[in-house]
Amino acid sequence: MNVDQASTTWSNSIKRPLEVFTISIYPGHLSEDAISWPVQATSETKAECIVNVLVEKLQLNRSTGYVLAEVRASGGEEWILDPGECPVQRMMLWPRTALNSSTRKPEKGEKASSVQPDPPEYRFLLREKCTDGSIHYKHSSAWLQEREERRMEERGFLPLRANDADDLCNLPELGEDTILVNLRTRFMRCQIYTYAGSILVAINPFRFLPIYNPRYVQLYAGRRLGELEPHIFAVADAAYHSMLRERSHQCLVITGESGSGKTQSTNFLIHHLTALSQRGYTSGVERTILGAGPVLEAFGNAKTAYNNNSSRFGKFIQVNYWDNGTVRGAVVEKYLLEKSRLVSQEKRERNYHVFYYLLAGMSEDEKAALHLSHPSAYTYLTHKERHGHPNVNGQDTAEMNLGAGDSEELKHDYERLKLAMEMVGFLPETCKQ
Ligand SMILES: Nc1ncnc2c1ncn2[C@@H]1O[C@H](COP(=O)(O)OP(=O)(O)OP(=O)(O)O)[C@@H](O)[C@H]1O
Repeated sequence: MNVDQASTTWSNSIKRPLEVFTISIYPGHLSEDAISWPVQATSETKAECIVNVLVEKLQLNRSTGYVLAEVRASGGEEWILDPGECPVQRMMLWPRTALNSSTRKPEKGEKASSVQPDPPEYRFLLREKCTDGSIHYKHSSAWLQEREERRMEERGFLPLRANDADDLCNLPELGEDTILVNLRTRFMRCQIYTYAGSILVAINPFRFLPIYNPRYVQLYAGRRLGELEPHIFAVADAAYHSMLRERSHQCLVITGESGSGKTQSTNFLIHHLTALSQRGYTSGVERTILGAGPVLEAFGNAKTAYNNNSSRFGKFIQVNYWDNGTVRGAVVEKYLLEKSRLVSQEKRERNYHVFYYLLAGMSEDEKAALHLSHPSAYTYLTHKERHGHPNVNGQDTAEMNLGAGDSEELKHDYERLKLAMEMVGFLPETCKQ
């Protein structure tokens, strides 16, 4: 069987009816009765349909326009969905844990309002559209409160906090001790960003902070660096406006040790850079960059001792703009892939994700169609010790250095990869299901 035959058999053998998901939608202040409402949808149900169902369910004013907003990872940045977009397709790009918590069905006899008392990090919101087409945001955040407190301090209404300079250059004494104490004090108050002149120091919080949503995009738009609390959006904004003002290229360098948050910071920067010119709406460019992420990750990321999803290559991302400041496109160049990982990995580390997607994520039918064999047949994945002896854990999943629950996650990640490949045009429509 040649490759074409194999891929046809593969796509034919995996066609199945569309799966029905229950998505929880958070109506916020639009409904006082429920924190979230479950809505059934397939991968082809459009955002417009879901909005109509909710307007009906919540008996909302039909003369007002409504839209769905998607809140994504680490910080709650929001993207407004076009009416024709399919929320389930976007949801499939979420991590598996987020998917489980957002699609849980209410138990028998359980009220919709009692499902998910705490909104998860990834979710869909129902938003009201104002008559001028802008979106009505209404939520308070602890971080804004923090800013208010700071203003009060500056005006002398509250005592000044010791060891707190939002720019390290303003520390009365500059030394390793004072810098670390200052960064730690701020970090303990969830202020993960601190300036050192025009450099931004970011400390990975390893948890959700609600400081990346559109309120913050708006808050930092057009403000001078240092005018507000340090933030990655402020740096992106300064670069964007310098580009427009000076008509010259701008460059942002992100550096840090493995697991420090470089990839995450890059995503926030791109989010802000595209949001500035797209006014918060999902754009083709944002969708393509978003779709390219899982594909690049599959082939260039691996589990290491420091980071379960470590990028083992360098990335140069170029965002191009038209003269009027709207995004024209983006180019991603990759370099310095850690090639040695293909043939040998340290203990408790893995080869590139894509191999595990194929062997642990694919169904038996798909594996048979692609002539994939048992993991033990692949020396580069079986994590033999340097001298060729099998690792102490023995067979099967341990052979591939997989832990409990990893197989489920890999199945999800494999589906996510297929969807992302389709989004960026690598996969024919027939391989979708
Ligand atoms: N600002 C943030 N808010 C919340 N969580 C974050 C933030 N930055 C990073 N993280 C968490 O830290 C993890 C590691 O971050 P990331 O993958 O960006 O590190 P990295 O520096 O790119 O690592 P590597 O060099 O190994 O690729 C992420 O999966 C995410 O969970």
